[in-house]
Amino acid sequence: MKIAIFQMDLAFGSPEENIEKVKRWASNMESADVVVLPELWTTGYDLPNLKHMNDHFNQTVNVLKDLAVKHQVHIIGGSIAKSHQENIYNTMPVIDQKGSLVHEYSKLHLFKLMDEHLHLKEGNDDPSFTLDDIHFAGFICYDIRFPEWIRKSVLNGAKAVAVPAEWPAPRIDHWITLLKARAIENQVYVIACNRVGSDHANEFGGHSLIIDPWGKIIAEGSDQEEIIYGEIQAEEVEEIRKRIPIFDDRRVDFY
Ligand SMILES: O=C(O)CCC(=O)C(=O)O
Repeated sequence: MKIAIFQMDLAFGSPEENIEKVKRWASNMESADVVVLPELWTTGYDLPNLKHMNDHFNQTVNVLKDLAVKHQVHIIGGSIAKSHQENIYNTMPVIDQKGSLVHEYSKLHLFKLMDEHLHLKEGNDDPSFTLDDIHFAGFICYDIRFPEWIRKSVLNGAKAVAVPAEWPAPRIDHWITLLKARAIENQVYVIACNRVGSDHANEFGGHSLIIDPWGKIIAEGSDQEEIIYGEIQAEEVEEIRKRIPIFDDRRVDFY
């Protein structure tokens, strides 16, 4: 499965501009089976204005559905603000190459350091979905600091973990270390898309990553805009799990 990570800079509070960029990049990319976008890629962290964007999620998902069909690609659509019953969620849509919305996951852990709890509601979704027979789990940014949440989805069968993010540059070493650890401890692929550029409060660090189940970095972004390509093979997960059988060796009577 060929992956293309769109490591974009985002125009703050300007969905039209960001959507146009995604359309442009999709037209220019090399062939891929799956495109991965960053967290809140249509708006950036323009959190106070999200409440005025009622149908924004559905409208943007419709654009992604058209793109998926046009380019015959699955899209792990980063995340997009979604209004639902007086609340706003930070929600990842997954669209398959036939243009169907096959999954939604709203960020479970809100990041107080960036005021998410003041504007957003935490989700309560199952992170699992399947693309081309590969069992994925999707998490959003701060979620990766909660290894037990990721382990739970791996115990439920996930072989690859997708992580859209807006991770600030000053903690980029945490980003790389945590993602490598999640790959090694769970023996899964990690596919992580971080934005670049800055807004009034933060500079974002890029370094999007594709990491194999042994913890080896297959592809890594710089701190500039680019598409990062890499390939994952589900059989590799079983291979690594045979070599060091941590899932057989767990002491479930103790933890
Ligand atoms: O955990 C971190 O250091 C960054 C998290 C973050 O930026 C986010 O969840 O949006």
